[in-house]
Amino acid sequence: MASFFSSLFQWFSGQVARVHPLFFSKQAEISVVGLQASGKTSFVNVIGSGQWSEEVVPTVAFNFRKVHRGNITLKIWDVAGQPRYRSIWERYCNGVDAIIFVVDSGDKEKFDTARFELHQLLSHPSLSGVPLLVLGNKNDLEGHAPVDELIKALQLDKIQNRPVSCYSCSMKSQHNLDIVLQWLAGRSH
Ligand SMILES: Nc1nc2c(ncn2[C@@H]2O[C@H](COP(=O)(O)OP(=O)(O)OP(=O)(O)O)[C@@H](O)[C@H]2O)c(=O)[nH]1
Ligand SMILES: [Mg+2]
Repeated sequence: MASFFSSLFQWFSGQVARVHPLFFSKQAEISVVGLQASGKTSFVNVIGSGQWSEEVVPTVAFNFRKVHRGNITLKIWDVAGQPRYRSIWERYCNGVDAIIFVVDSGDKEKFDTARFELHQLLSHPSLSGVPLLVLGNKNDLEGHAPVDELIKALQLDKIQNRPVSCYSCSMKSQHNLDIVLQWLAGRSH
């Protein structure tokens, strides 16, 4: 009898999934922050439409974009990184399922500023517990910092009370984009 109900349920689930794919859909709201020209908008363009371009206009304030990947909908706040916009990062990170902090791993002179801005952002009590993914972008560039160097430079080991991950990647070559998407899928609900 139990197996009859179990196969009935399986059949029913299959029908619902076929008729209404959105029935099983999940979503995650994420905020993408980091210094200017680190590759935040490129990241959103590449995961949103596979579109890579050398010519991206610097973001003014923010862009909002919905991206569908399989049965997951990502609601993405792509926030501007120029100094005058950094004070608004907190507002866009408040209440999201994950914060993505993008770093240009080829531009080591900016690591100190990136570390300062990241720790400043995470010090807001409103953001405590929000999972963090640091992306060392532009790993196609010669001499880029690998993950262990980035972890050290950004003092990621000092971040407490939240899950922290750090991946090296490239929007240009799309290297490691698959594990970034996997990480995001893990934050969806
Ligand atoms: N070589 C290389 N260049 C990249 C990569 N990702 C982005 N870029 C380039 O870096 C520049 C800045 O990229 P954006 O995506 O506009 O950077 P952003 O972080 O959105 O900048 P703001 O909006 O000003 O905060 C562009 O010229 C991109 O083509 C990458 O993986 N490799
Ligand atoms: Mg941008």
